[in-house]
Amino acid sequence: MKIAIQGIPGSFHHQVAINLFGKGGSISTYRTFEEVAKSIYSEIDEVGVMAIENSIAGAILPNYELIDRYGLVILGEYYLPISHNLMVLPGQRISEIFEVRSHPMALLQCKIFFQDYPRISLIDDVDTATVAKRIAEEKIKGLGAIASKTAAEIYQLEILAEDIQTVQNNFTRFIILGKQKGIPDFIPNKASLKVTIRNEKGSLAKLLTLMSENDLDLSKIQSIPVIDKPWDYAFFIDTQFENYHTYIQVLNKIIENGGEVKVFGEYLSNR
Ligand SMILES: O=C(O)C(=O)C[C@]1(C(=O)O)C=C[C@@H](O)C=C1
Repeated sequence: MKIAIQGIPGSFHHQVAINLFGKGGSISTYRTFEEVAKSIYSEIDEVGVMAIENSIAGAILPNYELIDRYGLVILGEYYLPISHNLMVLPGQRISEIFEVRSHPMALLQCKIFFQDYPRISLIDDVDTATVAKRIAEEKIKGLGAIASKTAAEIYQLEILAEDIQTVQNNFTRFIILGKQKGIPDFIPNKASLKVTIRNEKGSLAKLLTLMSENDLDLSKIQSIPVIDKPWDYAFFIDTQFENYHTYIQVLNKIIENGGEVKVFGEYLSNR
């Protein structure tokens, strides 16, 4: 199995790929999420692992757009507990650190910790582990990385502060992407959809009522602009349900009411 991820060994995407596919899978590493999407679209890799939302920092909105634009399919999801650690070249003290680099989502998750260190600038970088690797290889002083304990071990950095995420209970939801829908050997209980409704008074309220009356639990709703129709909105919706048949009926109802539905994926909830 060829698996595409953003980031290098020691990154959280790498951890998820190993947890899901074992050490036997062949992991291709990319710098950006766009490259991951492209590799699945062009069938260079069979599946991709992509972070989509975090319990502290929120949704990674551009990734929804990538799934939509490349017409990819969501095959499943995975929730990973995330622990962030501040790491530096061995021997450095926190008073000697003036810059910390990491993935933007990781920085968002640790913002509160750095309020006590206003001297330290926080700078976006490609992924958590790449910064750790760079500090180790180039022996960079004065710079810290925010990354996992595994990254500190791999790149032999010293951890100055453990678990610096704003709350201890921190999860990132990853999705598993493919080019085509497989033939499922399960009945899905969760779906990711893009729903476009008419820009009329009450249309969103009607959509939500239809879902709730049919026991479709809304686990996520995110409005996104419709690029070719300024000020019209579409919604990315994740919904969980017990009855697949009722879920299909709701989709048909939305279409009967003049809405458009694009199904990104139907899968098993991992929670
Ligand atoms: O930089 C990494 O290690 C990643 O795997 C990326 C990423 C993300 O995209 O959200 C993954 C999980 C954490 O929430 C922080 C960063």
